[in-house]
Amino acid sequence: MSFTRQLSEMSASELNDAIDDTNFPQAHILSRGRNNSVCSTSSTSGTSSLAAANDDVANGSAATGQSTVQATATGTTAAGGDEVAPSGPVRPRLILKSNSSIVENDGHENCTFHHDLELDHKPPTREALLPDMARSYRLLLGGLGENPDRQGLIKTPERAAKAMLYFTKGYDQNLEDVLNGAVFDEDHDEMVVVKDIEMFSMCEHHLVPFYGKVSIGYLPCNKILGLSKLARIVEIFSRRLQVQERLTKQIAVAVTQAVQPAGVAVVVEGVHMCMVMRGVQKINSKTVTSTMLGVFRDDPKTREEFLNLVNSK
Ligand SMILES: Nc1nc2c(ncn2[C@@H]2O[C@H](COP(=O)(O)OP(=O)(O)OP(=O)(O)O)[C@@H](O)[C@H]2O)c(=O)[nH]1
Ligand SMILES: [Zn+2]
Repeated sequence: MSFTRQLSEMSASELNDAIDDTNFPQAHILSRGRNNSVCSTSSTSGTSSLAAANDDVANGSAATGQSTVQATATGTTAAGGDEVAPSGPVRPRLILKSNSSIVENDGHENCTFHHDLELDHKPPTREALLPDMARSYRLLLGGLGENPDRQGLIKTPERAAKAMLYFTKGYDQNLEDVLNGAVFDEDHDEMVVVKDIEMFSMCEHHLVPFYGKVSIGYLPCNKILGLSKLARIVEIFSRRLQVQERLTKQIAVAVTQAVQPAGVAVVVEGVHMCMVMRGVQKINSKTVTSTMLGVFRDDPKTREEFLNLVNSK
């Protein structure tokens, strides 16, 4: 079972619990400390990599089905492995600890879609859902009073089913596959920001699109992520039935999972077609959601620097 499945299953409030700032040791809150801050390189049990975190799950070393975020602050490790006193303040590293029970291997361990939705039937792939989906769209056309057999509509049920499959293709993806090993050791502790990543998602309440842009920042702790992977993480979670709040948090938690940085910031700006084309019909309204973890949450200067970068043209 992948950690990504747990993230995508979590409701917004469960994600809130997972990233509750009570999991961060307040005593270690830092100002930016750019020049003399030291990231932990020691390998205490709390500083597991993505693979190690997943191993924890595979080994069943934890059992509650909840994921928590922890920050650890440890000294640097010399080449020989001995702990040495850090020369400056230690920036706490954000660690996600995966606490999940194991599900039995039923042959569908790679089928994120099945796991996400707890389907009764277990299609080998999501494409196997196409005939049922097409039949549903055909019924829908009939329900609208249309003639599904008229020339223009004959292939519409199948086209619509394929389109919906595409809009929700994130169910087929998981973090580990998408990262594809593109996590690099790098002695870099400056802020990394990728902003204005286009996002298209589907409102889970009305099954109509919401779209907008996502900006992600993180403060590395000796590990950096291939830049395109931030945009790919956005795709994993936006290409599902979503609410914007959960999407925002899932992205932040996934970046934490990937590189255990000192902090992660995510801002999502979305236009919800359910508020534009129907309902209150507010065509100019935008919804802005943010998740700030670690130093972005605790240090106003770091947060401000991120927001300035995001808001600059
Ligand atoms: N918090 C949140 N709400 C959303 C999102 N997408 C859609 N919604 C809201 O989901 C709510 C559903 O409310 P309901 O009263 O059950 O449905 P409704 O009658 O269609 O609501 P109206 O849109 O007000 O007409 C609406 O307020 C939507 O605006 C989202 O991403 N986050
Ligand atoms: Zn909606």
